[in-house]
Amino acid sequence: MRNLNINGEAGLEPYTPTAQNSGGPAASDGFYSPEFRGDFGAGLLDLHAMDDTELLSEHVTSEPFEPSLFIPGVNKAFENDFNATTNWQQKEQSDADASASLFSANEKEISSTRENNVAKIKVVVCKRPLNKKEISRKEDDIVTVSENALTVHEPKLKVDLTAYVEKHEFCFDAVLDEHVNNDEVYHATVEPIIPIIFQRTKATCFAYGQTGSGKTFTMQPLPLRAAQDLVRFLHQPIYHNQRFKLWLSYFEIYGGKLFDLLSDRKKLCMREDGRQQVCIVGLQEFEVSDVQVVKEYIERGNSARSTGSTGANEESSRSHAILQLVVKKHPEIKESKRNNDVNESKAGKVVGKISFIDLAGSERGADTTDNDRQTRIEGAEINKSLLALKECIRALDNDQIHIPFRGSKLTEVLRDSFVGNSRTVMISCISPNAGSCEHTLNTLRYADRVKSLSRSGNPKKDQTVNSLPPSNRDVSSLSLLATADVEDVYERQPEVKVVDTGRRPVEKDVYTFDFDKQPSTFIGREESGMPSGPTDREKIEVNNSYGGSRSLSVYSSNSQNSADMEEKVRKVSPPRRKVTREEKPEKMGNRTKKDGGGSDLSTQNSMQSNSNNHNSTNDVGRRRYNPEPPTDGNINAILEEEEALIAAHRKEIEDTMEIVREEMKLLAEVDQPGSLIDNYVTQLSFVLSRKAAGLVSLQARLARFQHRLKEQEILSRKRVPR
Ligand SMILES: Nc1ncnc2c1ncn2[C@@H]1O[C@H](COP(=O)(O)OP(=O)(O)OP(=O)(O)O)[C@@H](O)[C@H]1O
Repeated sequence: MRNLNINGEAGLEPYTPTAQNSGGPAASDGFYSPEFRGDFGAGLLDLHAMDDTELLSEHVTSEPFEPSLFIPGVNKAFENDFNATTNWQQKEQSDADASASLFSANEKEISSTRENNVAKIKVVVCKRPLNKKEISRKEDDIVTVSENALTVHEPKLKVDLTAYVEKHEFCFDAVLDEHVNNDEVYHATVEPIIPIIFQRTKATCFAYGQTGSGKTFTMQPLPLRAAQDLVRFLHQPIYHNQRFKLWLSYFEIYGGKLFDLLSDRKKLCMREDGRQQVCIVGLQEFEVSDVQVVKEYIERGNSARSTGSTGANEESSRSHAILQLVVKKHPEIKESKRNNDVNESKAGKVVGKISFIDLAGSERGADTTDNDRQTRIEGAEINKSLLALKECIRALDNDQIHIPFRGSKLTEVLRDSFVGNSRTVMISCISPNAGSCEHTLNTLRYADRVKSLSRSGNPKKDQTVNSLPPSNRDVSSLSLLATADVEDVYERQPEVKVVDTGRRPVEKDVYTFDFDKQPSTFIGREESGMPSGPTDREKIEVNNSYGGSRSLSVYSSNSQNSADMEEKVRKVSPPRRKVTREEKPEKMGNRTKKDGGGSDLSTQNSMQSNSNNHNSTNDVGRRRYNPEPPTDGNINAILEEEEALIAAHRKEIEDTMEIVREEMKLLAEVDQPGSLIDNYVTQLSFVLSRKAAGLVSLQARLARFQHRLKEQEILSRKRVPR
């Protein structure tokens, strides 16, 4: 790792740091058995030993583990995952027991409710702990997590060089702090989706974030967990009798090209068939009927991945790695006719699938300044695909007929995850150190944007579904498929339209806050035109690195001046439930099993209502979709313009800061005895003209971009009438 403190901000921080929030006393490194290290040591997408990026050991406190409300019984098996004495054989036995109880439940009662309750887009933020290097540099942990909200305490300097902290607050579907274990991540992200894979859902789970923020680490255990649950479902007679099978493939997109990670990095071609279905020619799929086999394939694929070094991660993923688990229904064929896996795979009809994407690092600064040309080119390619992905998610959640998946190879490959009955889970990984503040804010803004587009993020919907009796929540959603052939069921899928209660409120509260003089004072609020969410007064628990847990009160009363610290707090939704699990760090990238204060995130999140209207609309769109829409050619241009606009905005802010500095200097000079007022007037006039010119140019750029977006939207509507 060359430079974690990319922005060099830490050195400028005169504010008072406090003890690092490292989670308690160190635990013994030898806590885990060799078997355990073996199981997960070279796990999914992991990047060798932690060397200087290794994180400090943390204390593990023993708390009772709360089983998921979503799959009762299953968690017993999960608990065993992290038991040092557990081996896979034992676990499979317990899995079998768990599934027995799982399917004896009252399945028919809930049926399609489950599908509708799983949010179409879900955004979960994962904060990693400070690593050794950051701690040795005495960098502050500037991210505090409270329930499903988090605050970034950005250290800043005023133009007169006074230090202050700008606070940025965000709310997401879930925010998982550094103490959260793998199970919690799984419960909060993928678990709710698993049953609806059997109802023709194409799901995508991806991790997004700055290089070194923990994407690989976070994504690593998820496919294995998912496979475990899928296999469990498949063992049920209802699916077994219909010859449902699970298939696994694993490939990467590197430099715009596809490589099979399970077939000696064979180069792959992407083709579209007559129905605009994307197929990856030559991609090897393997039938997997037990988790041990899944684990082996994953490890094999990991070792074939492209990694490189970035400014912030020596072992950085320079490719997007995509692991797909596909459930297929197979026609009856005689054993003797089975030539090989590939043929059998082709014979099966896809029922549903889940794709896990470990995206390459999203960092821009380090890649463009610190690294060689190749790394910079990779960075540009990566950014392009990330932008395209964002555009697709935006279109998907707006029910747009035209999904701009041609914006990049990544989105093209994932085309079928953007149409029809799709679900997306975005895991935003953030680094907690002050030096990563800018990147952390970028990641959170991206995530916030994705989330704010999501109507499924409406808290009202959560409440509605949360009122379901627990018994119903616990039952698996299999009944639709229980008695019918899967194809029949597809035809009969009910279309449920949930009334859209409007976008989530986005407000900006601007108030001053002094950690030592509470309460803080509200000094203004900007409404962004969306319905308001937070109430007049809110209390937010802040566990900060500046002195522990604080209650932060926000008054929507008159403004008052206050101390040096200013905050701008962005509120998107009120906090819901807290998930905090103690974690024992593990060398090879797995969060440890720990029990905590009773989170039911999976249930909570699966409680979010959704509109099936999406599905029908998008299906129609897909049927009528023009394979060569003119706007596809423009998508790159739009993405570039968007980037340019954001860059211009940043530049404008920097210029303004510079100008303000000059103004302050002018004021200081003019205040001196004997100063020349003529000089002052001339210089001020010059400075103000620059200021005005900067603003006008930014406004013009903004107007152009707004126009482009509108144009694009109108075109796509015209092309495919709803
Ligand atoms: N929650 C966590 N707990 C403990 N260690 C973590 C955590 N998250 C990340 N790490 C460690 O931080 C380092 C960087 O993580 P990782 O490689 O997952 O980052 P990344 O976001 O995938 O980076 P890149 O985009 O460059 O591939 C690794 O050594 C990893 O083990």
